[in-house]
Amino acid sequence: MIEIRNVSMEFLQSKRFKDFFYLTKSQKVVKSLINVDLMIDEGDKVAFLGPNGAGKTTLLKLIGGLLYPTYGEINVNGYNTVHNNLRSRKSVGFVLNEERSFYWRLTAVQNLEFFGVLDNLEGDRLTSKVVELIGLVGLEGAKHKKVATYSSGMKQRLAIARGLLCDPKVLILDEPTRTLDPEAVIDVKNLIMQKIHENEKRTLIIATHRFDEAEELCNKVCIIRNGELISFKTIDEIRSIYGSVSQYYHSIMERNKKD
Ligand SMILES: Nc1ncnc2c1ncn2[C@@H]1O[C@H](COP(=O)(O)OP(=O)(O)OP(=O)(O)O)[C@@H](O)[C@H]1O
Repeated sequence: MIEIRNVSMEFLQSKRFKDFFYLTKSQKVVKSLINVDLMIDEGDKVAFLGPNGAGKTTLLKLIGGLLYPTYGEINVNGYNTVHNNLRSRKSVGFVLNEERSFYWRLTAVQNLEFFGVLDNLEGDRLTSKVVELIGLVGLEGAKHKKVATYSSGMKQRLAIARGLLCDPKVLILDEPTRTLDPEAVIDVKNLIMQKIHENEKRTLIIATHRFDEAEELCNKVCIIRNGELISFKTIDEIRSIYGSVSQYYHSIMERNKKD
């Protein structure tokens, strides 16, 4: 269970402007999230949809304990992400859309071993976990190749394997198919559907711009706009009221434009 209670997130951004003859530096407050309230149940598969800059990644990072909220609180499986940060982070696996976070001169196995040690795995447990995950994401044939030689799709598979190293109760994926070609998109989607959905108790949270991804991979959808959570519905409700996720999204965005 993930409880997000009245969460707001503000960033300070430096701003330089020319004031007649002087270059002045000031700071402005960017409100990335405003009073977000949300409950995510164990086993839920939730998609965060919203335009660029809406606050989706910020919310993922707050749930994962990588950022602390400016106001409000978040509890992941009963652990507060600020006061019990280590414990709350232990139950969360993160798949960021950051290919650069791997060591390119190391192989897939070496990368997973390195990150596994950071997750407190060692010895036989680490070795068997790495073998299991390499198999799960279908990288056996390339496991001893340097990551530098990997395609974007293979790196994304490896990123999913890394996110699963600590056997997390909650798996967070930030735009898992953003940089992939159409075939790799299908591959990664299938991987998430077949392998990750197998564990019914695992909660999945995906930030995405793809309606098909939300519809096929998730049972609930949140729409975030300008830092506010403007709608949260189950896929069944969406299908019966709007027909599809795409129609739901456009209808909610249109209604909120008018407000
Ligand atoms: N570290 C930061 N410092 C300052 N501002 C930030 C920081 N991180 C995010 N923001 C700002 O917060 C807002 C929300 O950003 P966020 O990345 O969460 O949006 P997003 O919905 O994930 O966008 P996208 O779909 O483009 O990935 C943006 O205005 C962004 O500039």
